Amino acid sequence: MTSPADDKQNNSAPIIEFIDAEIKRGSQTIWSHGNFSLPRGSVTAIVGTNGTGKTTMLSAELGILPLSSGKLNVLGAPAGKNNARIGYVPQNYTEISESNITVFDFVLLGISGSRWGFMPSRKQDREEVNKILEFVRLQEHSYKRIRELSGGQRQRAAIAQALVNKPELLILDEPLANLDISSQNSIVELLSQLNKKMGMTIQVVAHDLNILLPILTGAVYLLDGHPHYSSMNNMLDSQLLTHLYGTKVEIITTPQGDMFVTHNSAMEPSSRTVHDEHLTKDAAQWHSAQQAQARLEANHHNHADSQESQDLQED
Ligand SMILES: Nc1ncnc2c1ncn2[C@@H]1O[C@H](COP(=O)(O)OP(=O)(O)OP(=O)(O)O)[C@@H](O)[C@H]1O
Repeated sequence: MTSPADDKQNNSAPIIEFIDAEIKRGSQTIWSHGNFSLPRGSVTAIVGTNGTGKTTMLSAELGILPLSSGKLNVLGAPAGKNNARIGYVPQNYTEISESNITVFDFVLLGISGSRWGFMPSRKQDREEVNKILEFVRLQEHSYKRIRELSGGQRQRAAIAQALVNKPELLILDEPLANLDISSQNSIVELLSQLNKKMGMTIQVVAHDLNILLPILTGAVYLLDGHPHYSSMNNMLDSQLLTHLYGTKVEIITTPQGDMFVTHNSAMEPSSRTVHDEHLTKDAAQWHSAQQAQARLEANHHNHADSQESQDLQED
């Protein structure tokens, strides 16, 4: 039994913690120097251009891919130990999964699929599946085949499957890809309810931030071979986003206070995609060189300041 004090302490502990984390695939360093943590109850986007290692990051969090150095704790233990408390929705999952199965059985697999051997489903499990199907508004499609659903409905079925074990952390890999705006909105509304009503922490890989902006509390951005965490206010910086996406990005605020991230191709900088063309190793070196330069300049300023105060004292 944990005491209320323990619970309070656990609740304030970060849900995910990267400590000087680095990951390789084969001999290729995908990203390194990951030092950040995500608070419990947050909704975080993972952003970065293609191939920067967003899916790799999720695999590391699930303990599927080990770090090459550093540490990664998830729900207070090394990655992989607490997977039963995590709901995971992989990229294009319902496309690659068995589409002949009924929606009900597909969601039930989220429970029975994690048990050893064949077991008939239990009444409490079937009741739980019905509850979740109602929550994701698929109850009237329960006995349809997955292949008979629209893309948006399939994505909701995949989310339902990830929810049946009542996870504390829900991780989704590009759940909005290839969906029309109305289906995207219904997924975002679902995530908002899970976060606000059930206190679930959510991490979502996304290419387009706009639709998620109303619910995001922060973002992990993969830039120049390093993952960084930023609160949403700091993330919405046109210079940072232009550098991140390798194309001119602007932030627009409407008179009502709504924010939009826009891409203006007419204002494309000549350096477009320059970072995408670098190997991760080169980008990391470039980033380190920038940091070293910034440190040199800071030292120079400090030195100049102390020289100035020494001169003043001598005067
Ligand atoms: N199974 C694998 N074996 C070796 N390298 C891989 C494997 N899967 C991905 N990679 C490499 O790891 C790097 C990161 O891939 P990852 O899929 O994590 O990127 P991503 O940011 O999720 O990309 P996207 O936005 O295109 O989905 C890429 O350079 C990719 O080529």
